[in-house]
Amino acid sequence: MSGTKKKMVVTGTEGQVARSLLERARSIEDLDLVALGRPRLDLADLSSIAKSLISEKPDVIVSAAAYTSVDKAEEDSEAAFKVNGHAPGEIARVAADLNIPLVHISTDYVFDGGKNEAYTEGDITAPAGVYGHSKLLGEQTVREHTTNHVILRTAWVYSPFGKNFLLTMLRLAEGRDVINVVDDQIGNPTCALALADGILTVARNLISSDAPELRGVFHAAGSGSASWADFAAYIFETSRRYGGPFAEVQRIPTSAYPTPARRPANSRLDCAKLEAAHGVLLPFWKQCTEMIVRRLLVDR
Ligand SMILES: NC(=O)C1=CN([C@@H]2O[C@H](COP(=O)(O)OP(=O)(O)OC[C@H]3O[C@@H](n4cnc5c(N)ncnc54)[C@H](OP(=O)(O)O)[C@@H]3O)[C@@H](O)[C@H]2O)C=CC1
Ligand SMILES: Cc1cn([C@H]2C[C@H](O)[C@@H](COP(=O)(O)OP(=O)(O)O[C@H]3O[C@@H](C)C(=O)[C@@H](O)[C@H]3O)O2)c(=O)[nH]c1=O
Ligand SMILES: [Mg+2]
Repeated sequence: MSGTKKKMVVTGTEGQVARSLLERARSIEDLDLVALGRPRLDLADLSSIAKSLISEKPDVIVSAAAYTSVDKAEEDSEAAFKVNGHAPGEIARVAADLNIPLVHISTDYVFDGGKNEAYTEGDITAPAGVYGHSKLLGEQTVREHTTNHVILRTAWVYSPFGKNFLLTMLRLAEGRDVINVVDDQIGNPTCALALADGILTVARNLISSDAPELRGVFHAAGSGSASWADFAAYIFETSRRYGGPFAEVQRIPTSAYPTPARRPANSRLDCAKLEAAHGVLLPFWKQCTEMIVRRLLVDR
């Protein structure tokens, strides 16, 4: 990125990805990052979107805020579709009007999980639940409004911030010796801080170049795959090593852990396209898990 300082706006202020971007962007001198959330920007109020975004005069927008409660979305589908489906279209319309690129964050839950290998960007989407459906609509409304976009599908995001599986496991382990965790859903645990580095690279690439091959949908998840039980077991292995809470993981099938939303059995993402086009490859999940657990327990 050359010339003057650029300004990035990310939607949401307290989200894992927004907070990770804020942390990572601090060390980038030619980039200012502003996080825009409620009440100024409320994705459930489409009329608040253009006003608040335009007033920031951004050079690039990262659309990270979303309705992320997968189970709650099943009974609250109107809100989920508005926030995850229609609001991204409005953000994309603004980006098109301002003639700036948009990086929109989507999810592995757009897939039904029936494939035996990792999903590529060209694979057919067929969400299993309302959250996935609403996020898929968001991909479509983004595409409808601007070609100058990157849709980044990520997965199983964890970080030291907010609500996520890693923090839930550490909390549960404070009060239990054994925790039941499903072992027949596999995916790619993704560290939000590493994802933030990837988003920053992608955004800078889009600002610097009009090349069409940099645009479109890309998968962006941590390297290596795991079941939720594998992930939990490694969280506890690491936490125990650093003197933190740990529990024994009892591996169970999904049928023994009923939830309102069905989740994909396999949602592994093939991320080769992102590496080829943008030079972004996210680190191995175990390496990042260890880094986050260490940060929570040792470096605080
Ligand atoms: N978490 C995960 O495991 C995964 C997430 N994703 C996608 O990645 C993106 C980032 O996720 P993550 O950072 O984990 O999300 P979080 O759940 O940590 O944060 C969601 C953010 O969205 C904001 N938000 C929710 N509703 C509204 C609204 N009506 N108006 C404005 N802001 C709103 C929240 O605001 P507030 O702080 O005020 O509540 C919060 O800042 C999302 O698009 C998500 O769909 C994809 C795959 C996996
Ligand atoms: C807390 C807990 C969960 N589980 C199971 C339930 C579920 O199948 C799986 C993960 O549970 P969670 O509710 O933490 O995760 P979930 O809400 O499904 O996470 C998803 O969030 C959205 C936003 C995404 O986009 C996805 O990529 C994915 O990260 O683990 C257990 O087996 N034991 C437990 O004690
Ligand atoms: Mg966020």
